[in-house]
Amino acid sequence: MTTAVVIVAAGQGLRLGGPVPKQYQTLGGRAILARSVSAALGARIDRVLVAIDGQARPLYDAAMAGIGDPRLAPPVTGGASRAETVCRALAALEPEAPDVVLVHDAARPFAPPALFEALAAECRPGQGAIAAEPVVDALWHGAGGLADSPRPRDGLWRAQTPQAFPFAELLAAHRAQAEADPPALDDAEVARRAGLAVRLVPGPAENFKITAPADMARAERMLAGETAMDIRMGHGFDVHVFCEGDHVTLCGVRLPHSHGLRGHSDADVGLHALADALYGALGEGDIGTHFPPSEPQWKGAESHIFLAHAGGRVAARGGRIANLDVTLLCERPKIGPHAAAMRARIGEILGLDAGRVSIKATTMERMGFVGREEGMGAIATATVILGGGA
Ligand SMILES: Nc1ccn([C@@H]2O[C@H](COP(=O)(O)OP(=O)(O)OP(=O)(O)O)[C@@H](O)[C@H]2O)c(=O)n1
Ligand SMILES: C[C@](O)(CO)[C@H](O)COP(=O)(O)O
Repeated sequence: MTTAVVIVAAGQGLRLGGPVPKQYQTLGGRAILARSVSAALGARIDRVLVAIDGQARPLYDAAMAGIGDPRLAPPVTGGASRAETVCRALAALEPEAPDVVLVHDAARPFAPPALFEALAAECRPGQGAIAAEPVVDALWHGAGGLADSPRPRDGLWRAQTPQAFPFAELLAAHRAQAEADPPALDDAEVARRAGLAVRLVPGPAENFKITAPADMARAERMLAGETAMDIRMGHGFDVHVFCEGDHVTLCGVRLPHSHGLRGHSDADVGLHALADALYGALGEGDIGTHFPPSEPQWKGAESHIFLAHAGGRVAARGGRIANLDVTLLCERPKIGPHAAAMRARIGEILGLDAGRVSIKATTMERMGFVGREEGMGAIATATVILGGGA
């Protein structure tokens, strides 16, 4: 199956305003049109063709300067309405006659490449598919700035692009409706008028159309969030040796046991590994860096102090913890019955939803120091988000 994408970019962008039409304005340092074209080229597509206003050729050339993909065809000139622009672009593709064509607004720079592929896969003779969002708000008809009467929203969808169709059928439909007045708003309307079925495929909210100044501001915020968000991973590992005693403290929970765990503090291997994972994510050393074993005041200390300190460092860096994952290594005691209490306790220490904490355990199949019950260990990972509105 061969697939082409038509990107309609012949509009004037009057509602947005600005010195040049919106598709040539920059978002995060790149022309909106370049972003839309790159989204299409990111998909498994054979050809991408952009329809522009003939007067805008220098703006087009400047916007496409960094894109050297051979699948990008020279641009064609669009028309006075969106429908006319699509029709002209389809006519230009007629010699190579792809099986499927997707029409996409230049003004939607955040369409995921996978969406192009998902829509193309829904096309078959007599059927196309469009990206769309179900309407979730109450709908009102208004007049003179006053709400007049509510409208049912059941079954209503807001159309996005891309919109995908069997190429020959969409071209024939557009040609048959070339004189339609008013012209169709989108290709789904053209296709439905011609009797094609149109599947509705959910598109993401981020795939919004830049129409008014508020949309431009929203797009800038989205890009700022993406570039500034700093996602960190850290891991921690700890072991302690068993000694005489009648309990162990694991992940902040005291469990009766035939032995205790020896350590400078309360020897909670789970919390130690977790604290080290958090320090690791921040690049701030480990527990020993912050609580040196040489300092007597930490002797016998309860380990929630260490974990709370590590959590405090995340907050001090303006970050937040996305999730924590601990695996305890021991033959005994059984951890499963206590995992929920451990998750709750860690959540309490860090002010974190227990749903972001995972506790697992494994034996070592009687091998090694854990298998011989000489001691136990813990491995932990932490994901921390710094910046990007963390
Ligand atoms: N004659 C036209 C009109 C619109 N479009 C394209 O269709 C898409 C969606 O249209 P819209 O958001 O309405 O863009 P404009 O027509 O440029 O905006 P405005 O109505 O504010 O002038 C845009 O990528 C636009 O460039 C087009 O190719 N040819
Ligand atoms: C095709 C479209 O993007 C679907 O939502 C939309 O109809 C185009 O915008 P316009 O303002 O109607 O030109």
